[in-house]
Amino acid sequence: MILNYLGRSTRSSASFRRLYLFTHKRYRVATSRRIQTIIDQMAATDRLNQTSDIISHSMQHSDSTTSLAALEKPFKVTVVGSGNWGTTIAKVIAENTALNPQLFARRVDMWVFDEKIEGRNLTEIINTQHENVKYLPGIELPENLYANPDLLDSVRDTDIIVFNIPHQFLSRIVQQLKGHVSKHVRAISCLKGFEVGPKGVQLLSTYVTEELGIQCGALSGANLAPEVAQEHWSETTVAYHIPADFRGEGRDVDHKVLKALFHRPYFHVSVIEDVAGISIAGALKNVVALGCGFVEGLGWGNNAAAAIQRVGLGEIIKFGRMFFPESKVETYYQESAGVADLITTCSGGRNVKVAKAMAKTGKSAEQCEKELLNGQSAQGLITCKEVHQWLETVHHLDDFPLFEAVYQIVYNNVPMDKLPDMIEELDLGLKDAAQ
Ligand SMILES: NC(=O)C1=CN([C@@H]2O[C@H](COP(=O)(O)OP(=O)(O)OC[C@H]3O[C@@H](n4cnc5c(N)ncnc54)[C@H](O)[C@@H]3O)[C@@H](O)[C@H]2O)C=CC1
Ligand SMILES: O=C(CO)COP(=O)(O)O
Repeated sequence: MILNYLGRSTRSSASFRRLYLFTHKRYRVATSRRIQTIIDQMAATDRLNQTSDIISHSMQHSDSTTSLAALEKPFKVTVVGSGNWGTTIAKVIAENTALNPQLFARRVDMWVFDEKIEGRNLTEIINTQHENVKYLPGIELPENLYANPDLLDSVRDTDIIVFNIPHQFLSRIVQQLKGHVSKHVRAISCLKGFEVGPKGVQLLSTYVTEELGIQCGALSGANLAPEVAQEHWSETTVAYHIPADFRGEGRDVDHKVLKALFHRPYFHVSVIEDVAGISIAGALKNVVALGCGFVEGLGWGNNAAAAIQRVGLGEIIKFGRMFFPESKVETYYQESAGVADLITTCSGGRNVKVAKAMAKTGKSAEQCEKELLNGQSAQGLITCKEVHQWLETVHHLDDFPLFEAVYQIVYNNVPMDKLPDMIEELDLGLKDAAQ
């Protein structure tokens, strides 16, 4: 049945989806690697409906060696970063480049901030054991994923850079890349945070574009890395503006190429234009998650956590409308990068974990992060400070009482049980913000 289906490439996406669901369910237990391969090919075939004829052709025949007239050369992809999410996204990408050799170069370089693990370099461990034993233990990585300790070598001749590091390290890395990246390179930022500096509050994608002179979009969603790495189904949002110097289909990155790069049967991608909306939501939900962790750690239960999320969503939308008017309100509730990410992070993310531990033990944020996360980062701790700095500069602290309360708890030891009062005292103006 599956083979018959594969022979008929003109079927609609809808019927493919029904068949895919049926076969995936029915054969899940009994499937061997062969069947899994076929299912992956079917998923690749699904993308045919969303790509141009030429690119579709390449993906349909992803295991053939036929070259394509319009695709000058396959896109080379580099992932900059190898933490919990960095390694997970590199796995997703390497699976897709192996499936689509006409569209993408098979080898994916992943830049690793190298470190010693029991006397061995982490890069060497990844390249021989195909596992990131420190940041993504227990997950087998594709063999075409190459851990590279040399940042400049990792981006040599690359076409697409996927940034995926804790955001506090971005500026240092971007400064090292300056002068080594062609203006035709395209980028996607998977980071969640802001750049706050002399230019005010900036999206990280804007920072990359301004510093490196390359077009940069974003990927953000309800994506706890361990779940994606285990191939449990989730959704995500990719946002990208086609630049003015777009070189044409088959020669440059567009929405179809990005979908082919990130979409997997277990990782469903929606591609939109609203880079600002998904980036703001991704950055600020980490601050809200800290608030959630505090009330959970205090033992106040689900009602309190829901209240924090409600207020938090309002402040996220208000922040977007006030400082990034190009962002769209519907992104916050329609896309995975919006309220879905807020919910998943507040349920099981690292920020909530650290904040809960702060409430339960009375230890500092820094200490809890160090003890619980084994080198990973709770990005809300830095983001709440950056947001405070920015709001203080523009005299808007009073408009964002939850963000400010989280900052005061983390950095000035304000008691957590004061949170409800700190939020209640001020009029949020949510009705205005949502209109
Ligand atoms: N982990 C997750 O579930 C998700 C994370 N994100 C976002 O993705 C971004 C990256 O997060 P993760 O990959 O989880 O990182 P992580 O939190 O696992 O951080 C560890 C990484 O930071 C690197 N690092 C440590 N010191 C460094 C330095 N001085 N310079 C450069 N790198 C250094 C480590 O080598 C390691 O690769 C963050 O902005 C995060 O908010 C987004 C979605 C899901
Ligand atoms: O961004 C995330 C989920 O989408 C991960 O959140 P944490 O960094 O809090 O684990």
